Amino acid sequence: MAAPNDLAERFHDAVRSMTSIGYRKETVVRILKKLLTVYGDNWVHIEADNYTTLVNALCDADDQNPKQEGQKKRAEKKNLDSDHHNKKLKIREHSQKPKLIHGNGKRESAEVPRQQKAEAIEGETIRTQLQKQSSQIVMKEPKVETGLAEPITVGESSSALVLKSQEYPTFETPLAVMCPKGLESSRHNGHEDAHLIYGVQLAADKKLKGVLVAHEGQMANACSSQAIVSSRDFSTNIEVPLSRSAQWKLSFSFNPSLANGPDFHMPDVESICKAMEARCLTTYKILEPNFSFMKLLDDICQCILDLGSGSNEARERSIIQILPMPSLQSNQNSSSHMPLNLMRLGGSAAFSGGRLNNSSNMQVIQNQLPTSVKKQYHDVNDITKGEERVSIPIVSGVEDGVLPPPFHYIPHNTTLQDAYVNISIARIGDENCCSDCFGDCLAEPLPCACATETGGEFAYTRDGLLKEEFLDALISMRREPLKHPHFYCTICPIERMKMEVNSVKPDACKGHIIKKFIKECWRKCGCSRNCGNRVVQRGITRNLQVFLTPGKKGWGLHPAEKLPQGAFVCEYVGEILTNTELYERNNQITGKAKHTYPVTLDADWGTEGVLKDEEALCLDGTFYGNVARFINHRCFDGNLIDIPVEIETPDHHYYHVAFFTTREVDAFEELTWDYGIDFDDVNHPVKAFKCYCGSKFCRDKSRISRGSKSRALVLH
Ligand SMILES: C[S@@+](CC[C@H](N)C(=O)[O-])C[C@H]1O[C@@H](n2cnc3c(N)ncnc32)[C@H](O)[C@@H]1O
Repeated sequence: MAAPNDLAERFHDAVRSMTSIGYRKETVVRILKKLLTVYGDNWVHIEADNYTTLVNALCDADDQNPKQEGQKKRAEKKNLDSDHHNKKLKIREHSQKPKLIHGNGKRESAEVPRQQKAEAIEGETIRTQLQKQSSQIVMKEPKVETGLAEPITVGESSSALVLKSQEYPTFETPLAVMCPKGLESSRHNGHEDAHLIYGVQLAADKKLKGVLVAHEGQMANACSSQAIVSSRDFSTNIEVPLSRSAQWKLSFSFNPSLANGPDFHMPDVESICKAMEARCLTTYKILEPNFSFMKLLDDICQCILDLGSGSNEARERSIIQILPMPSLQSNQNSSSHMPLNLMRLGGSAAFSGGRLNNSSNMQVIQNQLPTSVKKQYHDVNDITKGEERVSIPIVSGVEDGVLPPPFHYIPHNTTLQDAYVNISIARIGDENCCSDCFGDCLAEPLPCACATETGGEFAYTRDGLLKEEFLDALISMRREPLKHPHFYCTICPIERMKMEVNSVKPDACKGHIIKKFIKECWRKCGCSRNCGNRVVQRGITRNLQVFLTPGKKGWGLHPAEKLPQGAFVCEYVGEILTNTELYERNNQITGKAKHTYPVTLDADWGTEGVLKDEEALCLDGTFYGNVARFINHRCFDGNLIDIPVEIETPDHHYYHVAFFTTREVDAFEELTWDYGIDFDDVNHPVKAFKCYCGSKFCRDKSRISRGSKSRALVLH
């Protein structure tokens, strides 16, 4: 828990951030207090992704309850939706520009209709209007290839960058193209002061589209002084001007005369970004999934501008907004279809009724943005977004404008980068499958080879529940661990990490309980998909709901139906990380705290001797995960138990972690499991939270009243 001073500072910072983008202080304070209550003073949720949760709550609460903001607010309501939208986008623009999807190294870009993509590539005419002041980064093309429109150098600075689109906003790095000089005046449409610059997003699949469009489509007028200057021809410079008048530039240049080979061509910016992102991932171990090099550059520029100008005004002017502007096209008599975002750079242009007008502060583009267009991270009717066989709704909090923090819903584990997960049919020996079986293995008179792992008996009943004896044995292991055998690593990966993270001498291995595995039939087996020894791999079948806990634990999960004892509820799904990756992520991304609590896959570390880093794995559902990331911790007597399940790999470095009910669970009773936290381990790299589990066996001494403290130890 942060110190009081730290809390006050964080509160102040949050309020300042929100008021700087136009929210009223009293509204921010009200909503912030509410969120703090909901999240049990856990600032990590609130600060994540540049206060995305707070912005969402502000927007949503405001949308749903405009009365609270009084008469004036109601009068302004017409513009509020786009205003809120802009604010959200400002925040998201900084946190969600081109993302790197781990595992395949591809950028994740927002969906663009194929037609529009094609048109961009073909170079449909893009119309732009120019404006004088700019504080944004845009892309410009200093040279023009033969047969294409003449390039211009930037004369006046521009304050607006608008990407025209029929699509609603996506959240990509803004690029704009520089306007060919000759076309500039003819495109002004009589509004000399209003400068809109169209550009396209940095897309993953093609070349630098903005630049291509500008050339091939006889790019109309667009220019800015704040430009990343890049060339697709033989230029050897990339410049990032850092001031509106372009007197400061971050310049990357290549001197061919000093190079060994004559064949140097300045690569396009997208390639540079991709290469840098890969390098950041591998060399600098930046593991934040949304990391983007363009954002880094953008942040550098922003930082220099802020530090240099020292003024809030400058900061606000340079905030990027992304807005759709569907009507612009017709008003400009253009046949062009900008494929992507309509983007406006803060400053001075407002577009109203197809005409550009000057203004000087927060931009509101009137009549452009339908009130329903509001980027939502979660589908409240189904947080899985159709990834599971059942829909899992968010059933509370929504009415107060509160949603869980954003994450990517994935139904199956996915490796981040270094984890060694070798899934291959060839590795499954005959002793590890039942290739001679047919239909339902549980219907056969004798258990098949897949039951060997569980002592020659299947773990499941014909009803698909865990057998009672098996469940009891596992529950006893968790609740009375000292009564069960442990193994002790020679060099424990967790202790090794503590040493690296905290620079402390590693302790001896604290021991890992030897866990029982369930082994399910799989693809090399002869049985059918409906075989009774395939439960976890079939996924979630129970009706579940995400809800806001009434206490200080944030979001939780409960069933919408009564669950019998031994029922499979869900798997813990997340990114498969090595322990090193996890601890580096903890350090780099979220400081000392974490959104979710990772699960160490240590069930078989004992048989492995000294594990290599890529074999000591864990699951982290913080950024990519399933509903299990909402299940809260309860010391000892949770109604769920986590059980290792072998499915695709006979070795136990990697396995599935499945949750089964330890007893009958009532409909709408919160689901909980024991994370296995050692609340006394102050050196553990994953900082423990203050436990509000409510169990009479709670292990968190900071929470336990002196009287009940000893009760927690009874189970030992
Ligand atoms: C896996 S997440 C569970 C979902 C989480 N409540 C949420 O709102 O997203 C784990 C986090 O929930 C909170 N949490 C879980 N169990 C808790 C408990 N018993 N007491 C207090 N906070 C808890 C902690 O912030 C922890 O880091």
